[in-house]
Amino acid sequence: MTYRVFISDPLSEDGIYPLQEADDMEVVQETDLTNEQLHERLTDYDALLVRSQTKVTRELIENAHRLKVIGRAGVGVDNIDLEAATEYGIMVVNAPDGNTNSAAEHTMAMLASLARNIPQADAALKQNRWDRKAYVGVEMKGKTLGIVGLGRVGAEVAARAQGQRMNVIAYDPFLTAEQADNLGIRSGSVADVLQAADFITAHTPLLNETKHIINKEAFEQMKDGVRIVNCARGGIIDEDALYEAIINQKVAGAGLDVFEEEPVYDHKLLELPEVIATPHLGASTVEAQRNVAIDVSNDVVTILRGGVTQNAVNMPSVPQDIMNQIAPYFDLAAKLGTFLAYLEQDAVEEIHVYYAGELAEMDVTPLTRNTVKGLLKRHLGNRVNDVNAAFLAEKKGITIHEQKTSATNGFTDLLTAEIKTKSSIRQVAGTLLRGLGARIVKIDHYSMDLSPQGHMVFIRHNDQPGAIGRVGGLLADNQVNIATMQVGRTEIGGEAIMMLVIDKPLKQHELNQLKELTEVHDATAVEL
Ligand SMILES: NC(=O)C1=CN([C@@H]2O[C@H](COP(=O)(O)OP(=O)(O)OC[C@H]3O[C@@H](n4cnc5c(N)ncnc54)[C@H](O)[C@@H]3O)[C@@H](O)[C@H]2O)C=CC1
Ligand SMILES: O=C(O)CCC(=O)C(=O)O
Repeated sequence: MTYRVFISDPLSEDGIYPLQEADDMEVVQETDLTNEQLHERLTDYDALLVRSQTKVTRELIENAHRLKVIGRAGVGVDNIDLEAATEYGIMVVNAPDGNTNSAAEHTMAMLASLARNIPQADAALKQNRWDRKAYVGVEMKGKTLGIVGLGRVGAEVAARAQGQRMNVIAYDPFLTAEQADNLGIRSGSVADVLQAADFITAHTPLLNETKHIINKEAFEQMKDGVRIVNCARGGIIDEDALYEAIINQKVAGAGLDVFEEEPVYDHKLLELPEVIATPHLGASTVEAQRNVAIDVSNDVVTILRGGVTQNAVNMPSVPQDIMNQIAPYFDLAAKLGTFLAYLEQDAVEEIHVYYAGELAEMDVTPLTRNTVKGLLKRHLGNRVNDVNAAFLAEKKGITIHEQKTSATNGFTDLLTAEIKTKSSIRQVAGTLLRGLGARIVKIDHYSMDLSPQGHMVFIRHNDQPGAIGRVGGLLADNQVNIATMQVGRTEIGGEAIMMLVIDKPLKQHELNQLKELTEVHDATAVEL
């Protein structure tokens, strides 16, 4: 099988070699396409690789019927409609680590340039102005750097600022006092950071909560003469409020690599001498571009070949060692979900997946997702996959519950899937038996021992002499061979079940005949 990969932004030639060297990948790179051209091209590709220029819109995604993965060579995925990608089952991967150093170094360059007016002095000198008085700067040593967002880049900036003998105070919702102590920095609220800092730098993603986090009210809390840097995302700083704060001399300088709308031309901030700016160059180094292209190319190859990656943005990621441990249960989990979809005709309102034994010690999120995928697959077919299973379940009003229990029923591990509808609760449990592989060991409250595969018939009937024979006879009359049969009952003469594995799928009229037998309450054909 050959996978087709389209690259629509300039990516490091060196970095895409994992794709170019792979025998099963056909790579096409065309940049600067119009939206219409990109729409046309993408109908026939399995993967799309972008930097930040290409806007991967819902419309683009809806038309790209073959697309399975979108790779972003960089961190921010705000140029990709994640909701649409998830809805259409397209995995989005980014390269979160490859450009961290470059972004941190760019931030430090901005801070130093702001402190010493280097771009302004350089420009003046090139206009034959030897002006030493106009460009007196400030030292960074002993000043306080306030960092909003102490993730990968923020933390690297903190370490470098300490090298400049700066004091660092940071706010990040995940930063504990203990972590701050270990890093030798102070942690505080956003207000603490704004009030204490001589220099402020933002390193958050652009989210609802971070949009305009540095706004008019924020500027009012800052020290007079503060210098501010944004090498993260345009929109974190309210540009109008920054303009006013510079005009009012509250802010002595701003270093901007990113803007609310990019690219920028004739922006009012760029007319101010206090502002220094670069055209989104934070990640523009040979090293960063090579790193992110390699990372994202490797991930795209892995995903197209059916593997897993840590860098999926629209799917929870699970460490590789845990993934290896739970991998044998993947198929079983999906089969249990599908089995339940056959068992119950009413709309499912809740699905519960219970884990017992050694499984209960692990991160089983992917197994729960696979169970939900199996449940939905019967009715949604290939539209459902690992990426969109939870999303589609939510759309259908199904709530997903994952629980760990100690009830192994004597098995090393037990995986139980249960669905609730308005009128009933149905349950099926499975395990992996050494040497035998996956087994279904319980259906509702009946014990079983069944390999979850092939053509099956699940029958609920009266426990009475002749019932089994009549079912067998009817199938024989229709030339349907029974491979295995298991029966279970709660009490002698009460309700009982038969689970048959047959050699070919049951036709509808054969199923109807089974249902018409007086001893049979209900019969369901199951295809796993
Ligand atoms: N200019 C450029 O070329 C580059 C820009 N970036 C951008 O820099 C930013 C940071 O990147 P990374 O450090 O890799 O991301 P990251 O995900 O490692 O760190 C982001 C941090 O922001 C924190 N955060 C979220 N909401 C917050 C809030 N309301 N207040 C304070 N902190 C909050 C998160 O907890 C997280 O620790 C991203 O926006 C990324 O897109 C990254 C690389 C290059
Ligand atoms: O691809 C680029 O140059 C932009 C990098 C960036 O902004 C990011 O990784 O978030």
